[in-house]
Amino acid sequence: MATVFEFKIEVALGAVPAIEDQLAEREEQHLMVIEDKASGRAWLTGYFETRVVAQASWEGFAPLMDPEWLATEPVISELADKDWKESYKEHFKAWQFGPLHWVPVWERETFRLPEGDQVLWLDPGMAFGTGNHETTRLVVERLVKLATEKGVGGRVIDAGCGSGILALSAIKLGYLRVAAFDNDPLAVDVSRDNAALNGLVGRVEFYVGDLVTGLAGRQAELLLANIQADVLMRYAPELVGSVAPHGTLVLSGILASELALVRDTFVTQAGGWQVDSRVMGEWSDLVLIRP
Ligand SMILES: C[S@@+](CC[C@H](N)C(=O)[O-])C[C@H]1O[C@@H](n2cnc3c(N)ncnc32)[C@H](O)[C@@H]1O
Repeated sequence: MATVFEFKIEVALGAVPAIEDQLAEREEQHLMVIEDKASGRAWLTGYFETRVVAQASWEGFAPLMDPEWLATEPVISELADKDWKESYKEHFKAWQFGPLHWVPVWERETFRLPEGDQVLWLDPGMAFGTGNHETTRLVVERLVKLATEKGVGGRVIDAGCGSGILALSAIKLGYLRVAAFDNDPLAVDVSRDNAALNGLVGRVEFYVGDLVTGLAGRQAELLLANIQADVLMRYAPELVGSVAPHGTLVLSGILASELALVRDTFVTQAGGWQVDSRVMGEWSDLVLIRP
C-alpha cells in the first residue's frame, strides 16, 4: 500500500497569524496551519511522499520561525495511504449561514435539515474549502447577502474554486450562470465530484485555469476570488477587468494586516469603484463595486 509522510509540529495558537504570514510570503504550498480553537492548540503540518522531502521542507521553513512559536519538536510519521486520505475529515464540521448549510457528506445519514433550509453536501478531499476557514466564510456571507439584495440574475465566476464550495453555493442560492476554475487540476476534479454529490452535474462550468487564462474573455456581475493577497495583487488588472458594469468583486484570503496594501493596489486599478471590507478573526475581505 502507498504510504505518505505526515510532518507535524505543535505551535503556539497566538503565533498562528505570524506563521500564516510566513507561509503566504514564501508561497509555501505543502505546509499548512491547523487550529483547534476548542482546545486552544494549533499545529503546522503537511503531507509528503518521502521522509526526506518532508525533512527538507521543514529545514527550508524552520529559519523563518521564531523559536518561541514552537511548542514541541517536529515529528515526521509514516501513514498508511488510507489514513491520510481520511485525516482531513476530523477538521470539517457542519455549519450554516442564513438558509444554507454546508455539511460533510459523511454526515448525510444523520444530519437533520431544518424545514425550508438548503444543504450543500461537501467532501473537500485535499482541496481547500469546507467553509470552516474564515476566508471562505467571508465570501459565502457576502454571496448570501448579495443574492438577497441584488437578485441572482447575474453571471458568477469563482476564481480559485478549491472544493467548489463558492460556485456550488451560488447555484444553491439560485444563480444560473456560474463558472469556476482553479490552477490545480485536482481541485477542479474535487469540485466536479462535489457537484455530483449534490445532483448538480453540469450546472457549474468547472475548468482548469489561472488568473490570466481562467479570466480571459470573461466578465461577470459577481467575481469571487479567495486566494492569497500577493497573488490577488499581482493579478489585480485581470480581476478588475473581468467585472461587468455595476458588478461586484469579492476578494478574500487577505490577512487583516495586509488589507491596507491590497486595498490601495485595487483602488489604483479600479478608480471610482465603491469599496468595502470586513474583518473576521485575523482575516479580511475586500469588496469593490463597479459603477
Ligand atoms: C484559499 S483556496 C479557496 C478555495 C475556495 N474558493 C474557498 O473559498 O474556500 C484558494 C484556491 O485558489 C487556487 N489558486 C491559487 N493561485 C491560483 C491562481 N493563480 N489561479 C487560479 N487558482 C489559484 C488554489 O489552488 C486553491 O484551490
